[in-house]
Amino acid sequence: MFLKIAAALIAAYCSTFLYCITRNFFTARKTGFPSVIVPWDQNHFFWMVCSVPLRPHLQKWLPKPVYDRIVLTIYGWEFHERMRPYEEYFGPGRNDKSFMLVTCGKSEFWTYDAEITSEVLRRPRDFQQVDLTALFMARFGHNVLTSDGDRWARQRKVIASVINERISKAVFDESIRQTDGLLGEVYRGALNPGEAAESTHLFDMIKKITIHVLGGAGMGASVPWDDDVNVKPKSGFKMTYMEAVKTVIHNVTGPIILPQWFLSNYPSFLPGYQTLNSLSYAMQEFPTHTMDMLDQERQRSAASKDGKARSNIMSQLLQASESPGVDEKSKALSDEEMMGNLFIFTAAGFDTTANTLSYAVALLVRFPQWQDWLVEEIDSILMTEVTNEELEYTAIYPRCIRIMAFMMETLRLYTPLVHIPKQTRTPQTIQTTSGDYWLPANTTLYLNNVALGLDPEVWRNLNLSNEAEATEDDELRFRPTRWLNPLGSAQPLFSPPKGRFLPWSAGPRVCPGQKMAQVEFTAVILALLRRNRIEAVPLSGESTEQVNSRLDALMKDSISILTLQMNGVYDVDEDKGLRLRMCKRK
Ligand code: HEM
Repeated sequence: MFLKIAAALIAAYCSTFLYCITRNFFTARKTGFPSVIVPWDQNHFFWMVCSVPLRPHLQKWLPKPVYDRIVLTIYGWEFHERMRPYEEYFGPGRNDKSFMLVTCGKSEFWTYDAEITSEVLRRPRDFQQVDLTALFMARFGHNVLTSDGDRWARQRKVIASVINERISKAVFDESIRQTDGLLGEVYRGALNPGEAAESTHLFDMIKKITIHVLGGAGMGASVPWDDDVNVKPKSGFKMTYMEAVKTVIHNVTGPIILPQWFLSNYPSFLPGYQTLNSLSYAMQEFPTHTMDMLDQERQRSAASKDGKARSNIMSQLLQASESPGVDEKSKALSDEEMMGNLFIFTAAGFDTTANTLSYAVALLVRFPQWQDWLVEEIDSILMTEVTNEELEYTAIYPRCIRIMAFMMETLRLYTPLVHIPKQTRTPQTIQTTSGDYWLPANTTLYLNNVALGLDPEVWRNLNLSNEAEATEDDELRFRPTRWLNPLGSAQPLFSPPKGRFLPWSAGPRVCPGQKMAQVEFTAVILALLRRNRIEAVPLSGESTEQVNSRLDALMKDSISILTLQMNGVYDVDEDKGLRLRMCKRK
């Protein structure tokens, strides 16, 4: 009897899979796009949690044709597989840039077709945020990233008015100040003053710069570099504001979805207790700290003679959402939205910017010739002997063209968000020059940022200074000069055609922090290279070629958690990780 019931349950379970894959197969045929069949449920909770760490093992154990299909259901496959699925599954000469993934789970659509990406991003009401975004990112309240429709439009109006040039200047100044702090800490580790210094913690320090910049320019809570070890929590608190932020952000991709009662009561003898216990305090204290800071900001602005808000995101947000206006109701943010948005600025701006800077540093040491190229520009801009503190944003930032080319090239090959996910709630039609396509309701769309960055139609041999350098795989090379238009062009930097380069997304929901990230990147690279060189320390007996292979392997061994990041560079023991050397160049 028991066996019969078990067999019936298994049969019922399998027939659901069979039903889903058959339904998805016929729906995919109606869309007009080619399809790839993978008889697997990519949305199964267990698979979503385990598949990413298991990926290298599955690659080793499974027969290649099986792995090649199943990998398409593993989060972040785009970075590892690059163009392979597009080249392999649709036959030579087809040039298909989109496909339906037919699985036993939800209907999925993947694309790097520029006409489709720009159409999808142009219509945020038809192609909405995926449910998972709210699950992880709305923990402290709904915000601009997790909302759709009118609620999103209202919040976006406030956010757009807040991130302005005053914020950019504050970001520039804070980034220079924090990078000086980093240099001070690195050189304090030198055996003799003025000599080269080595560290395996440079990447952690970069993260620290990013979080401190968000604290200073974002929340008006400027923290001197060394203060995180000196400052104690306020009375009644277990953590400082910065500690609470760091803890929450560190857990934003996983345990943050656990309910507070579970975090508070997690038994101390079980593994993971330390992490969950400090997350529990951080989850309680982050909103209280933020409310305190908001109150202080309100008092400051009430006391200020000219009524002007200070130059940080919190004060600007407060002013924009609370200033009386004709249209007050539609303009104001609720308290919940204010908290949610203050959180999302940190969550969205931290990992993305920190990882972009970390790849940039790895690329600087992998390709010293590009370091020389950047230094040439920096020296030509900063000819006079001013201190880093005196560097002036408005005079310097617009002239850092090579640094911006360097950032764009870093983002082209190591985009923090490997895809932009959207979903349809009702059936949608997409019109393109090659015909109309139809997508059913409840389809998840993935706009493939990795494939967009490697599309040979756009990037191969772009802006070569010497035609003889042309190669058949130029798009795979790190070559920042591809971003520099020929001398005499109207714009110094290449502007990619619509829908073809989306590290910051595009359309009405384009990242509002783009300029902030660009300014921070520029200031950090400027302050780092102005008087210093960075290089990788060879292991004993290692040749330059071997060091380069090690660096290539490190960047290849990336993993997409919240955003794309190199494995084994953060929080490493002193004898592990990537040892870097800084030396004074003047
Ligand atoms: C290199 C750095 C960054 C990259 C690559 C990046 C990328 C992106 C992308 C792709 C989106 C769209 C996500 C989606 O539609 O699901 C986005 C949205 C957003 N980003 Fe960024 N971002 C960066 C830095 C920042 C910074 C510094 C901030 C603010 C401090 C920020 C705040 C936001 C916000 C609030 C949204 C939601 C916008 C909306 O939905 O209307 N980002 N970002």
